Amino acid sequence: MTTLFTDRLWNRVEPVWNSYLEHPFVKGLGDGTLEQEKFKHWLKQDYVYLIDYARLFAIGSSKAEDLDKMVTFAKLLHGVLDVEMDLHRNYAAEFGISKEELEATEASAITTAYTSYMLNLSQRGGVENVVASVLACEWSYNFIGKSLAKWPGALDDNFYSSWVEMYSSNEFTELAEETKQLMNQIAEGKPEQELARLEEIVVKTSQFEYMFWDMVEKKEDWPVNAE
Ligand SMILES: Cc1ncc(C[n+]2csc(CCO)c2C)c(N)n1
Repeated sequence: MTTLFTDRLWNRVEPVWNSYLEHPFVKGLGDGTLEQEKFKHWLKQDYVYLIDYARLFAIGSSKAEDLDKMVTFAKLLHGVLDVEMDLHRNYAAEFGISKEELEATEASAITTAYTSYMLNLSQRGGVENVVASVLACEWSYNFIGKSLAKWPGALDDNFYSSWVEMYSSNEFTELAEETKQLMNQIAEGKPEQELARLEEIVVKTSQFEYMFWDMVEKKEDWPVNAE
Protein backbone atom coordinates (compact mmCIF):
# COMPACT_ATOMS: atom_id res chain seq x y z
CA MET A 1 0.00 0.00 0.00
CA THR A 2 1.35 3.42 -0.86
CA THR A 3 1.23 6.01 1.89
CA LEU A 4 -0.63 9.19 1.18
CA PHE A 5 1.36 12.41 1.05
CA THR A 6 -0.82 13.80 3.85
CA ASP A 7 0.19 10.84 6.08
CA ARG A 8 3.81 11.77 5.54
CA LEU A 9 2.96 15.40 6.35
CA TRP A 10 1.12 14.34 9.50
CA ASN A 11 4.31 12.66 10.80
CA ARG A 12 6.18 15.94 10.43
CA VAL A 13 3.55 18.30 11.85
CA GLU A 14 2.08 16.21 14.66
CA PRO A 15 4.50 17.49 17.35
CA VAL A 16 3.93 21.09 16.26
CA TRP A 17 0.14 20.70 16.28
CA ASN A 18 0.17 18.94 19.66
CA SER A 19 1.95 22.00 21.03
CA TYR A 20 -1.12 24.09 20.09
CA LEU A 21 -3.21 22.02 22.50
CA GLU A 22 -0.75 22.95 25.27
CA HIS A 23 -0.92 26.65 24.43
CA PRO A 24 -2.75 28.79 27.04
CA PHE A 25 -4.91 30.54 24.42
CA VAL A 26 -6.15 27.26 22.91
CA LYS A 27 -6.62 25.71 26.35
CA GLY A 28 -8.66 28.75 27.36
CA LEU A 29 -10.94 28.24 24.34
CA GLY A 30 -11.44 24.60 25.31
CA ASP A 31 -12.22 25.14 28.98
CA GLY A 32 -14.09 28.40 28.40
CA THR A 33 -11.79 30.50 30.65
CA LEU A 34 -10.08 32.57 27.93
CA GLU A 35 -9.97 36.31 28.72
CA GLN A 36 -12.36 38.10 26.34
CA GLU A 37 -9.85 40.87 25.54
CA LYS A 38 -7.47 38.23 24.17
CA PHE A 39 -10.26 36.66 22.14
CA LYS A 40 -11.15 40.09 20.74
CA HIS A 41 -7.56 40.41 19.52
CA TRP A 42 -7.83 37.01 17.81
CA LEU A 43 -11.16 38.02 16.26
CA LYS A 44 -9.80 41.21 14.71
CA GLN A 45 -6.45 39.80 13.60
CA ASP A 46 -8.05 36.65 12.24
CA TYR A 47 -10.58 38.66 10.25
CA VAL A 48 -7.89 40.49 8.30
CA TYR A 49 -5.90 37.26 8.07
CA LEU A 50 -8.92 35.60 6.43
CA ILE A 51 -9.32 38.39 3.88
CA ASP A 52 -5.83 37.63 2.52
CA TYR A 53 -6.38 33.92 3.00
CA ALA A 54 -9.46 34.12 0.77
CA ARG A 55 -7.26 35.68 -1.94
CA LEU A 56 -5.19 32.47 -1.90
CA PHE A 57 -8.21 30.47 -3.04
CA ALA A 58 -8.93 33.03 -5.74
CA ILE A 59 -5.32 32.63 -6.95
CA GLY A 60 -5.79 28.83 -6.80
CA SER A 61 -8.96 29.06 -8.86
CA SER A 62 -7.21 31.17 -11.51
CA LYS A 63 -4.23 28.81 -11.66
CA ALA A 64 -6.26 25.57 -11.64
CA GLU A 65 -5.55 23.32 -14.60
CA ASP A 66 -8.98 21.70 -14.77
CA LEU A 67 -12.57 22.64 -13.99
CA ASP A 68 -12.82 20.22 -11.05
CA LYS A 69 -10.02 21.96 -9.19
CA MET A 70 -11.36 25.37 -10.16
CA VAL A 71 -14.69 24.47 -8.54
CA THR A 72 -12.97 23.13 -5.40
CA PHE A 73 -11.07 26.41 -4.93
CA ALA A 74 -14.25 28.40 -5.54
CA LYS A 75 -16.08 26.36 -2.89
CA LEU A 76 -13.25 26.95 -0.43
CA LEU A 77 -13.34 30.66 -1.23
CA HIS A 78 -17.07 30.74 -0.46
CA GLY A 79 -16.41 28.80 2.77
CA VAL A 80 -14.08 31.51 4.07
CA LEU A 81 -16.03 34.59 2.96
CA ASP A 82 -19.55 33.45 3.80
CA VAL A 83 -19.27 30.75 6.46
CA GLU A 84 -16.14 31.19 8.51
CA MET A 85 -16.15 35.00 8.51
CA ASP A 86 -19.79 34.93 9.65
CA LEU A 87 -18.58 33.38 12.91
CA HIS A 88 -16.28 36.37 13.34
CA ARG A 89 -19.01 38.86 12.45
CA ASN A 90 -21.40 37.23 14.95
CA TYR A 91 -18.86 37.33 17.77
CA ALA A 92 -17.96 40.91 16.85
CA ALA A 93 -21.62 41.94 17.11
CA GLU A 94 -21.65 40.57 20.69
CA PHE A 95 -18.72 42.85 21.48
CA GLY A 96 -20.36 45.80 19.75
CA ILE A 97 -17.68 45.79 17.03
CA SER A 98 -19.03 46.59 13.56
CA LYS A 99 -18.12 44.78 10.33
CA GLU A 100 -16.41 47.94 9.13
CA GLU A 101 -14.31 48.16 12.29
CA LEU A 102 -13.29 44.52 11.94
CA GLU A 103 -12.29 45.08 8.33
CA ALA A 104 -10.28 48.19 9.21
CA THR A 105 -8.04 46.28 11.66
CA GLU A 106 -4.35 46.87 11.06
CA ALA A 107 -2.61 43.53 10.61
CA SER A 108 -0.01 42.79 13.30
CA ALA A 109 3.60 41.86 12.51
CA ILE A 110 2.89 38.12 12.70
CA THR A 111 -0.33 38.36 10.68
CA THR A 112 1.52 40.32 8.00
CA ALA A 113 4.45 37.88 7.94
CA TYR A 114 2.19 34.84 7.78
CA THR A 115 -0.13 36.04 5.00
CA SER A 116 2.76 37.56 3.02
CA TYR A 117 4.60 34.23 3.12
CA MET A 118 1.59 32.34 1.73
CA LEU A 119 0.72 34.98 -0.85
CA ASN A 120 4.29 35.19 -2.10
CA LEU A 121 4.54 31.42 -2.59
CA SER A 122 1.12 31.21 -4.23
CA GLN A 123 1.79 34.05 -6.64
CA ARG A 124 5.17 32.61 -7.64
CA GLY A 125 4.24 28.96 -8.07
CA GLY A 126 1.45 26.80 -9.40
CA VAL A 127 -1.56 25.28 -7.60
CA GLU A 128 0.75 22.97 -5.62
CA ASN A 129 2.14 26.00 -3.76
CA VAL A 130 -1.36 27.31 -3.08
CA VAL A 131 -2.58 24.01 -1.64
CA ALA A 132 0.58 23.49 0.45
CA SER A 133 0.16 27.04 1.82
CA VAL A 134 -3.49 26.69 2.86
CA LEU A 135 -3.40 23.11 4.13
CA ALA A 136 -2.06 23.53 7.67
CA CYS A 137 -4.46 26.40 8.47
CA GLU A 138 -7.54 24.44 7.56
CA TRP A 139 -6.50 21.05 8.76
CA SER A 140 -4.95 22.25 12.04
CA TYR A 141 -8.06 24.26 13.04
CA ASN A 142 -10.15 21.17 12.41
CA PHE A 143 -7.65 19.14 14.46
CA ILE A 144 -7.89 21.67 17.31
CA GLY A 145 -11.69 21.86 17.07
CA LYS A 146 -12.09 18.07 17.15
CA SER A 147 -9.56 17.71 20.00
CA LEU A 148 -11.23 20.41 22.11
CA ALA A 149 -14.72 19.00 21.39
CA LYS A 150 -13.65 15.91 23.38
CA TRP A 151 -12.76 17.99 26.44
CA PRO A 152 -15.41 17.82 29.15
CA GLY A 153 -17.68 20.85 28.93
CA ALA A 154 -16.13 22.37 25.77
CA LEU A 155 -19.42 22.06 23.87
CA ASP A 156 -21.61 23.07 26.83
CA ASP A 157 -23.03 26.51 26.44
CA ASN A 158 -20.23 28.99 27.14
CA PHE A 159 -18.83 31.99 25.29
CA TYR A 160 -16.47 29.85 23.21
CA SER A 161 -18.59 26.75 22.57
CA SER A 162 -19.74 28.04 19.16
CA TRP A 163 -16.05 28.41 18.23
CA VAL A 164 -15.36 24.76 19.12
CA GLU A 165 -18.61 23.67 17.45
CA MET A 166 -17.77 25.44 14.21
CA TYR A 167 -14.24 24.15 13.79
CA SER A 168 -15.16 20.60 14.80
CA SER A 169 -18.32 20.56 12.64
CA ASN A 170 -18.88 18.08 9.80
CA GLU A 171 -18.90 20.96 7.36
CA PHE A 172 -15.39 22.07 8.37
CA THR A 173 -14.17 18.48 8.59
CA GLU A 174 -15.31 18.01 4.99
CA LEU A 175 -13.56 21.19 3.86
CA ALA A 176 -10.32 20.02 5.50
CA GLU A 177 -10.72 16.55 3.97
CA GLU A 178 -11.32 18.04 0.55
CA THR A 179 -8.13 20.10 0.80
CA LYS A 180 -6.18 17.04 1.97
CA GLN A 181 -7.48 15.09 -1.04
CA LEU A 182 -6.49 17.93 -3.33
CA MET A 183 -2.98 17.90 -1.82
CA ASN A 184 -2.72 14.13 -2.39
CA GLN A 185 -3.92 14.40 -6.01
CA ILE A 186 -1.43 17.16 -6.72
CA ALA A 187 1.45 15.31 -5.01
CA GLU A 188 0.90 12.16 -7.07
CA GLY A 189 3.85 11.42 -9.33
CA LYS A 190 5.90 14.42 -8.15
CA PRO A 191 9.63 13.82 -7.61
CA GLU A 192 10.98 13.57 -4.07
CA GLN A 193 12.71 16.95 -4.24
CA GLU A 194 9.41 18.67 -5.02
CA LEU A 195 7.56 16.74 -2.29
CA ALA A 196 10.23 17.77 0.24
CA ARG A 197 9.81 21.40 -0.82
CA LEU A 198 6.00 21.23 -0.38
CA GLU A 199 6.47 19.51 2.99
CA GLU A 200 8.62 22.44 4.17
CA ILE A 201 5.80 24.87 3.30
CA VAL A 202 3.40 22.87 5.48
CA VAL A 203 5.91 22.77 8.35
CA LYS A 204 6.59 26.54 8.10
CA THR A 205 2.88 27.43 8.01
CA SER A 206 2.39 25.16 11.05
CA GLN A 207 5.10 27.17 12.84
CA PHE A 208 3.30 30.38 11.82
CA GLU A 209 0.09 28.96 13.29
CA TYR A 210 1.88 28.61 16.65
CA MET A 211 3.19 32.18 16.35
CA PHE A 212 -0.36 33.38 15.63
CA TRP A 213 -1.68 31.72 18.82
CA ASP A 214 1.15 33.28 20.76
CA MET A 215 0.59 36.72 19.21
CA VAL A 216 -3.09 36.73 20.22
CA GLU A 217 -2.32 35.39 23.72
CA LYS A 218 0.10 38.31 24.24
CA LYS A 219 -2.15 40.79 22.38
CA GLU A 220 0.86 41.73 20.26
CA ASP A 221 0.76 44.19 17.42
CA TRP A 222 4.13 45.61 16.32
CA PRO A 223 7.20 45.75 18.59
CA VAL A 224 7.72 49.54 18.68
CA ASN A 225 5.03 52.19 18.91
CA ALA A 226 5.52 54.39 15.83
CA GLU A 227 2.36 56.51 16.11
C1 LIG B 1 -4.66 31.96 11.71
C2 LIG B 1 -5.74 31.03 11.23
N1 LIG B 1 -5.39 29.81 10.77
C3 LIG B 1 -6.36 28.98 10.35
C4 LIG B 1 -7.69 29.32 10.38
C5 LIG B 1 -8.75 28.35 9.96
N2 LIG B 1 -9.21 28.44 8.64
C6 LIG B 1 -8.80 29.34 7.75
S1 LIG B 1 -9.57 29.10 6.26
C7 LIG B 1 -10.41 27.75 6.78
C8 LIG B 1 -11.31 26.95 5.93
C9 LIG B 1 -12.43 27.59 5.30
O1 LIG B 1 -12.88 28.79 5.81
C10 LIG B 1 -10.12 27.53 8.10
C11 LIG B 1 -10.70 26.41 8.85
C12 LIG B 1 -8.01 30.61 10.85
N3 LIG B 1 -9.27 31.04 10.93
N4 LIG B 1 -7.02 31.43 11.28
